[in-house]
Amino acid sequence: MFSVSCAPDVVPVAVTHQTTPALWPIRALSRSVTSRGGRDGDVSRWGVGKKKKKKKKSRSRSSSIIREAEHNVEPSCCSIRSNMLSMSDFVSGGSYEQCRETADWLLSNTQVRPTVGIVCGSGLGGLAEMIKDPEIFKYSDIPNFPRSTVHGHAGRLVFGTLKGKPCVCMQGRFHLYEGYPIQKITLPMRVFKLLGVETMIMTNAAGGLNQDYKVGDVMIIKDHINMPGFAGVNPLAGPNDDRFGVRFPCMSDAYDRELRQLAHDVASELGYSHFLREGVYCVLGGPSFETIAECRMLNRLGADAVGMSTVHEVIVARHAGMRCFALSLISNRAVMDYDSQEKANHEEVLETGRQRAEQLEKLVSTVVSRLEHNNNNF
Ligand SMILES: O=P(O)(O)O[C@H]1O[C@H](CO)[C@@H](O)[C@H]1O
Ligand SMILES: Nc1nc2[nH]cnc2c(=O)[nH]1
Repeated sequence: MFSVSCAPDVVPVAVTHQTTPALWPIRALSRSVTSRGGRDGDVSRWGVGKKKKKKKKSRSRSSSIIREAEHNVEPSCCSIRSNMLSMSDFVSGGSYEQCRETADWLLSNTQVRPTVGIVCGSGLGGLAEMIKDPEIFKYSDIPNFPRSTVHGHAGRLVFGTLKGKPCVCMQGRFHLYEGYPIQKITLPMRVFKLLGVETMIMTNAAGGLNQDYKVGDVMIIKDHINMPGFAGVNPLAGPNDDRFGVRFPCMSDAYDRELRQLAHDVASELGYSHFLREGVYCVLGGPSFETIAECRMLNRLGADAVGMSTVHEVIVARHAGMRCFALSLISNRAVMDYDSQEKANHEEVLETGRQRAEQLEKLVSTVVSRLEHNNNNF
């Protein structure tokens, strides 16, 4: 049977790899200072006093915050005033100009002209290793790209061919809980569109809410519940740029019906049907896992699996007219029983990914190979 116990060689989560949301404003502040020429930059827009004496005091305070942030240490000051950042610091990312700049930079650094985009979920980065003649870019080297801060997300963009199909693969994605603005999280989708990508394939690790699901099952996402969206947290909020898509995009066809059928056919041929499911994915903000009451509620609302990603990417990709296909690996069972001793944890999530990786990679790569075959139909 499928076992999810942690292997002895599981690497513990490195605390320094993680950026707490609390630290994000400090990093943004650090970037603001750098982009304005460091200590001599114009700090008036952070709301500090205009008088020279006060300015000096604020500057040195800011510098000390930055120094501490750069060393990944909690700042000694207890609060960072929100008025130290402008609105543009919070909503920046995903503008046409930024995406164009990033796409042009990539196009001038690779010969690959991808038509397929892939996003690897937690612990599922092995998919990128299947890419032939890879050309790899670290996120930190790509203009306007955020950085991966989550263990199990390598933070590399891989160009090459998968089963002869030119593709670009995100080996690591961005999540709301990392502290990035939602437009920044989804910036790669718009960049992919500008690169020429037509089909997006997303994978993720998710908790199984459906009581029939087992750890190790793979769920084709047929629909989603955008829980943050209910509170207005939507990557398309803000001015609409018609160059990407319409103001009110339809989401009832978010997950391409033909690609879902193709995946069922491929899974059947590969003998994977016994662990293939199809269901509804619910996104939450994270990073805390769900309480028992929350899991029960989500299950009653019609969600089969719960996670912290994918939906924002799908919304932006659909807005830009790309077809979407998404898979959830059920990495753990959502706890619904107050007597249960089970506890969701990220190591279990990564371990399940390791155990199902080979089959998931085979499923995705075969679907990609058939895209070519079915190209005329799409
Ligand atoms: O959705 P992906 O990126 O696969 O990651 C999932 O796994 C992490 C929790 O273990 C969360 O980030 C959740 O969203
Ligand atoms: N929110 C959430 N995300 C996950 N990612 C992997 N497992 C889970 C889970 O149980 N809950």
